[in-house]
Amino acid sequence: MDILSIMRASPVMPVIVVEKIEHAVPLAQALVAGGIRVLEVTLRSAIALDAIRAMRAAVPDAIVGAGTVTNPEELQAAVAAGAQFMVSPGLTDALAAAAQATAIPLLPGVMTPSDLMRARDAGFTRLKLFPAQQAGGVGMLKALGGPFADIVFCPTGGISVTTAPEFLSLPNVACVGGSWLTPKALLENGDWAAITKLAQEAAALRR
Ligand SMILES: O=C(O)C(=O)C[C@H](O)[C@H](O)COP(=O)(O)O
Repeated sequence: MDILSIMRASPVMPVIVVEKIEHAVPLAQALVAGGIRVLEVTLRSAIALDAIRAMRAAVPDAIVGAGTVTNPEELQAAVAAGAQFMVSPGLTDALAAAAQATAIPLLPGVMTPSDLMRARDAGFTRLKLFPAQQAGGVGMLKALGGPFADIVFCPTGGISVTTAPEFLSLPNVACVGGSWLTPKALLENGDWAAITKLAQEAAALRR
């Protein structure tokens, strides 16, 4: 799947931190049951790669990606674990080259016009705006839409179910990212039904 199709699959891309391997499969099942199929599992925990492997094996309806991919070593490890796409908070020359050497798409992060121009020069026109709220939020995306009308964004960082609709109404936004679908307390309590509810609410947001 190309990165734009992945971005358009759901209005919200959940940014997931899995600390315990036994949470991986029930969490993915809960999100998919709520209508959210695209899952970004960040490489911020020790078991993240195992979580990606487990979700890929047990939840075929999910599209499982790796997040917080910041260098070629992490990118290669994520590909080996079966990640179907990758997300980075930023972009370096080394990461761009590593991504171009694989068939797995990368959604790189940018925060400024110069970041964006460098990413576009490297061949990336589908970008994560990170941290979105702190970078200027909806106003920033409207401003970037003038000179950079060819760029499609997934703003991430500081977005909630309440603020997501305003982002999603912008023509240069395909989806938003956020961690609010997978609160740590719900994972700890194994409250998968509550996570399915959050997913349903997110899946119903209009674009
Ligand atoms: O880990 C990464 O690669 C990131 O880019 C960070 C995440 O995108 C944000 O942590 C999500 O932001 P919140 O929804 O405000 O929690």
